[in-house]
Amino acid sequence: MSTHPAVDLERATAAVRELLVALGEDPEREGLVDTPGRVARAYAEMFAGMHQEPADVLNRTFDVDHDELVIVKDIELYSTCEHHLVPFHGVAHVAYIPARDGRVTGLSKIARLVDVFAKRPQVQERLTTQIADALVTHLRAQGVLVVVECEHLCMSMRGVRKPGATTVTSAVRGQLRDPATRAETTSLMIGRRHA
Ligand SMILES: Nc1nc2c(ncn2[C@@H]2O[C@H](COP(=O)(O)OP(=O)(O)OP(=O)(O)O)[C@@H](O)[C@H]2O)c(=O)[nH]1
Ligand SMILES: [Zn+2]
Repeated sequence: MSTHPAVDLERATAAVRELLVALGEDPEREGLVDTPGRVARAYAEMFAGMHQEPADVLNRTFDVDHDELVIVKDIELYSTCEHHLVPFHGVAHVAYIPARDGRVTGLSKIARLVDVFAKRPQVQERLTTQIADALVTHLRAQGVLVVVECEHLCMSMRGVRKPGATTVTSAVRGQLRDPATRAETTSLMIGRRHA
């Protein structure tokens, strides 16, 4: 279980119980008795990134004297649409050109950074720009390209009901704005996945 002191679990539990009543359910019936507390804890986990700092994730760097492109692609992500509080999920591809001094971060930290921002009430555009901006601010990356591809369950299971529709967003910073570099990076990034 992953919770945080800033999450008022008691209040969230009462709110979920009240929601069940408003929907016409009986929160006392067997099967639902433990649901409000369970949902509260699940939300605390889904929104854990609200209480995490990107700087803490990126504060450990290694001097590998590499100031050329690094790409971590197909980073699976689950986030929550802030309009409907239902999931959107897919992948993030992150490319960056390290700082001039050649210091890089651990590869897993890129995936952790994605989660810091994904585990918040989000829209996909903001998720994408926050990842890019954090790499510039905290890693002093000379260039960044982030591409996020997701399916939004609020568009699949309700509303317009278009399962399979994919939303693609990108954010580009610094040297990767150069059209040729950006094109090359994009082709490396969203090229074929390994079978
Ligand atoms: N730009 C953007 N829109 C999103 C995202 N996630 C959900 N949405 C959209 O947020 C919009 C909210 O529109 P509203 O008209 O206020 O809400 P609604 O009546 O539930 O809309 P429908 O989903 O069309 O039924 C919808 O068009 C969603 O598709 C996102 O990450 N980015
Ligand atoms: Zn939505």
